[in-house]
Amino acid sequence: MNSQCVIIGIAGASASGKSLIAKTIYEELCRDLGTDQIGVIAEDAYYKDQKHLSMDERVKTNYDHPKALDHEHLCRHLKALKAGEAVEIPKYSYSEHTRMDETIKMTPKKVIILEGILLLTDPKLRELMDASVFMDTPLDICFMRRLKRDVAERGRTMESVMSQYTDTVRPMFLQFIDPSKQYADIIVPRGGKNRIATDILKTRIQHLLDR
Ligand SMILES: Nc1ncnc2c1ncn2[C@@H]1O[C@H](COP(=O)(O)OP(=O)(O)O)[C@@H](O)[C@H]1O
Ligand SMILES: O=c1ccn([C@@H]2O[C@H](COP(=O)(O)O)[C@@H](O)[C@H]2O)c(=O)[nH]1
Repeated sequence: MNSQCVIIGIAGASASGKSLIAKTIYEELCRDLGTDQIGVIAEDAYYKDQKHLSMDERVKTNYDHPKALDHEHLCRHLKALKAGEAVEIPKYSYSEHTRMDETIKMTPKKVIILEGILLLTDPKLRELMDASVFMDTPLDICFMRRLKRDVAERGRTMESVMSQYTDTVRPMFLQFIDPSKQYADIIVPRGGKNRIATDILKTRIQHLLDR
């Protein structure tokens, strides 16, 4: 069976507002389509399993380099969902820096919103997307938001957020993420609360569903 499944990819820097815009579109479309028909998948769920590494080693991983992610696994899941099959999405722990034992079942959907920093760097993922978005929030704003969020929600200290940002997050953004903006269909300035961009994306999704 080849079910209708529209996939929208949202990329951009860490803390640029990808999750927020994905959540807003999800909640607003649920009202029209029903909660069963739309799903959000975070690329972060597909960070490679690191249970075989010690905590000291896990902390040293460069989480902003494409090789930290298992895009093959993500591609297989997207293809299965498009083919009308359910998948078991991995659960990732930011505090443990590894995959958790449990998974979350996702049934096939009419719309999947995919969000993650490195999505547009991968041609295999781009090929599966019906439309792509890049959140073009200035990096200083992203840094301030990440600092606040990671200390409040991801079990980090201010010092660890600052050193990780300097050592890997910022350099990898410049090397991989920012250049992938060229592949986006829509570039969204300011962040996850951009109302007009949200409305344009919702309209585009409706249009793709009506094909
Ligand atoms: N336009 C905005 N104004 C204020 N805070 C925002 C805005 N967009 C996002 N945030 C906040 O910034 C943090 C990072 O946003 P998030 O959507 O999690 O980013 P990402 O998914 O890109 O890492 C969150 O705490 C979020 O609530
Ligand atoms: O174990 C981990 C895994 C990821 N990270 C950081 O997360 C961000 C991506 O998530 P966003 O929600 O887009 O911010 C990435 O920049 C990694 O540095 C981590 O610190 N530890």
